[in-house]
Amino acid sequence: MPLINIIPGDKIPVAPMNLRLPAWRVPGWLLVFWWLLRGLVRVTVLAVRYWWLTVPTGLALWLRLEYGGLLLASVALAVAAVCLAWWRWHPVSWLRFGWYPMVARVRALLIYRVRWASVMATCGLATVFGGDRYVPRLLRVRCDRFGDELTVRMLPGQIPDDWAQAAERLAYAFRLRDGHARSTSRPDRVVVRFLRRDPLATTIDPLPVPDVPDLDGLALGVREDGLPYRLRLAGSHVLVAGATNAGKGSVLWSLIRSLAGGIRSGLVEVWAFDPKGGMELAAGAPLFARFVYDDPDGMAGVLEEAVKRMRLRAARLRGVTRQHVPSVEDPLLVLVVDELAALTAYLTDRKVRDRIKEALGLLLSQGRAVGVHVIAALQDPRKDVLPFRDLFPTRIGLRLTEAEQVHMVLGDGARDRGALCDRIPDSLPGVGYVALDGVREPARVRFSYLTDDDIRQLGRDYQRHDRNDDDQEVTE
Ligand SMILES: Nc1ncnc2c1ncn2[C@@H]1O[C@H](COP(=O)(O)OP(=O)(O)OP(=O)(O)O)[C@@H](O)[C@H]1O
Repeated sequence: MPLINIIPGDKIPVAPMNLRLPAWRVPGWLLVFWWLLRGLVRVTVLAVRYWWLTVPTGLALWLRLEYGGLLLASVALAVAAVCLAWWRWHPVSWLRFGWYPMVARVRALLIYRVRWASVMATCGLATVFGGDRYVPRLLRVRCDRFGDELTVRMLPGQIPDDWAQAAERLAYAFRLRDGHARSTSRPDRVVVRFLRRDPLATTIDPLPVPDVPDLDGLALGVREDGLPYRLRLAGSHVLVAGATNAGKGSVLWSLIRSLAGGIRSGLVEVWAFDPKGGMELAAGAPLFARFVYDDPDGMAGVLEEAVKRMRLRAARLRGVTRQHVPSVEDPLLVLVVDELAALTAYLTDRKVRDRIKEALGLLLSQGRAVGVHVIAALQDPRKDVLPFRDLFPTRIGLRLTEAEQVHMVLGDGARDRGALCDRIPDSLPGVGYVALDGVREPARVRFSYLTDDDIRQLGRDYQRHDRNDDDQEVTE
């Protein structure tokens, strides 16, 4: 076997070498000396690797032997007091630089390293080459409040998707419940995150409303890593898919709330369509320039009006700019549709349905550059229900009933990369998977939740700048 064929993983010999070598006469003392030397080197390597165990133990032993147990107890007490004081004085830095690094080392040693080779083999991540078994190398373990993050050097031939598929099995093998894998900037590495506690288990309160909405990053909720989830609306349309009670309303309301500053100042105009009788969106009616519900013919008319507005704007901007910039005279137009399938699939009046489909098709294909955006919620993402799915660049998958629906909403392979929308429990409404800019793997997020009172308050605080009760157009 040529020497250059080397796998950069940990080599686990399958069986002791079974070779017949020519007989050599080795003196007994030389053998003993060799074994001792090897043992000494191994112990030294281990002592250096686990210095955080050996140094304090060595110090404790030395203190005990040199100065007696009383001094040892006093030093231990002093160390404990320093840690306690640090925790009381600045808990954040204590947790970050003191406690969690310590927990990480202990968990790495007692949980991950001890079972690593066997878990890799049973989860199908080890390989055999030239008669030897190789397992990926565990490089680092980091812990935080919610889970453990393992940086691993993959074996040649593995990609982060292999780890994403095995992540749940790995989590269970280490006696945890939830695991995801993500790629890193280095192509030979993958980061596997195991959750001990779900950071998205609690409801997210409504987020602060910026005076001027940042269309490149509207804050709508929280990601698993604790950072805010920001959605880019500029140049996009948004599709939200989720089963009944998955929390589609919370996504729509989080979005409307993030735009509320612009609604009040006139930079943003929201037209709301609520085919389910106005139940979902009615509480925020003062925010909407148009609010249509129940009447399909009326909705078709308003959508056609939006098309007209879009075409006029496109004609005006042609040759002037390639991207519309919202202003009070020419505001961003956001069409919010709750339950899109009620307009595109379940309507019995074919003529009206065709008008709606035509208008929606035009808005979705031509609206982005001229500042006309569609935000639509949907329960059933099947192709025959929504023919325009591919025209939504931004898609959000909340709880879905079947695994195939994940591919329909988030695209092929999204589920293999970790978007387990069909596994989101009923107890976590408002939790879903989204794609993040520049990140291959979908991220799990939770959207903020607005109660009816919050929505009414939002309507009072941020009602349209030009609104008086007479001019609001409501179509029933
Ligand atoms: N982000 C959230 N955080 C916490 N609880 C939520 C969240 N979103 C929704 N809920 C809870 O789930 C319930 C259902 O939410 P919502 O009406 O938004 O679901 P939906 O997907 O729109 O359902 P449907 O399709 O039946 O209209 C809400 O009454 C609320 O109690």
